[in-house]
Amino acid sequence: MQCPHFDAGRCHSCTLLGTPYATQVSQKQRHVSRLLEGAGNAAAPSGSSPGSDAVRIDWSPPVTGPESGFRNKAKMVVSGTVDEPVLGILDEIGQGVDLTDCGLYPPALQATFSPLKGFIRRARLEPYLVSEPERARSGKRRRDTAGRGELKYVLVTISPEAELMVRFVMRSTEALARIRKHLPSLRSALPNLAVATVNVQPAHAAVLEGDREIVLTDSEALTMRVGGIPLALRPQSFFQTNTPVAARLYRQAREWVDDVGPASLWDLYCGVGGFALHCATPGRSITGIELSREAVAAATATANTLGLSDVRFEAGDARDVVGRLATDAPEMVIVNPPRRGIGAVLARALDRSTVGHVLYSSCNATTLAADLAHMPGLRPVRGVVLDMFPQTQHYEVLVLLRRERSARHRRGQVRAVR
Ligand SMILES: C[S@@+](CC[C@H](N)C(=O)[O-])C[C@H]1O[C@@H](n2cnc3c(N)ncnc32)[C@H](O)[C@@H]1O
Repeated sequence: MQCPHFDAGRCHSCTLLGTPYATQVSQKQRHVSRLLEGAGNAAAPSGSSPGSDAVRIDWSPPVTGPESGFRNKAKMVVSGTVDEPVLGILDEIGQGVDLTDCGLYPPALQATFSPLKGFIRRARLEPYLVSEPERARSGKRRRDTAGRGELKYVLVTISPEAELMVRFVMRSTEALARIRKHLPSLRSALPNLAVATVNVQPAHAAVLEGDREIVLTDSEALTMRVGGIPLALRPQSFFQTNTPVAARLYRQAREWVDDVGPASLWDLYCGVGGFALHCATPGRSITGIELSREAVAAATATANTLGLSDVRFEAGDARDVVGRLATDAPEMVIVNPPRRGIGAVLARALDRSTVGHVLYSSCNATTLAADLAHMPGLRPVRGVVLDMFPQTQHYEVLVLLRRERSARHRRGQVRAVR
């Protein structure tokens, strides 16, 4: 992939742009293999021969999707002026860099930016000024305009059916009436607009969005149809960045869960229910747990639409299931935490529990490896790298952990050699 912004040093997001794509993927595979199998070897008793207690994961070939045009969401910082808005990023001196032609966005997402700029002009949405670039460059003191303006970000999500969710992140509600007044013109310019909102983020800080969301359309959820399942995405909920690769992720999870065949399954950090809803089958009771009430409401609505009475979702902290794991553990657990991982407390509770299998989907192999070190009784047996983020060092990895029959024995051995 070629990128004029990368070549000119204006944007540094795609750190692997110069690396051939096949090399990127094999580097990611090597990275996770070393982290997980290396960690396993380190925990194994010294002198053990490969294939005895050393971790050997059966890796499926890496899953890849399109090398460009794969991002389903654009997070555009708004800078410039109300008559000439710039959508993109800010450089190191606070100057706007226009990224509306960024090759990570599919053409249908790129095509929204020009109509959105027109809307910003018509509704007179003054870009928020974080700092004053010229002053920073010249060193001159001038009237302090930093912190002025209203529009901070425009967030655009596109569904597989090319429907759109557009969110205007504003400093206050000052422009709300103008946005409502001009919304019909945005609908005309973007006929696939399904959800439009204003998010209020008053803090002068590098925070993407605030708690308050004002929905301007009848619909408050974008339908992200993945694997035939109409996942409902509400404004503040998480969604996997790369829809085709997310579809492969959920399908792979479903296959491995079916191979195990649990009658009871928990989906921790379930978001809008991607894993849980894909794994639903008659006779399997599934509970999804997620911090975001919005996401839980959306997941519940989808389960109801699909008539899945054995799939339920609860709002709560996944780390609070530790007590339930001791008394009422399911046969299998899926975890898909944020980059920080599940942490030592939940990992140890899973390790001590009677859960037979854990399916861990991670976007950060380093924290995955740290979590696995707290679960010596659950051995990683299968894995697959899914290249959710081409051109960057990031990737998703799905690992199936199976309870070791000789776990206590193995732990004893590890302790004995320390
Ligand atoms: C990587 S996303 C995964 C979402 C979902 N599994 C999916 O496939 O879209 C992580 C999710 O964990 C949620 N989350 C973060 N901390 C949490 C916690 N302590 N307990 C439960 N959910 C949490 C976030 O709101 C987010 O939806």
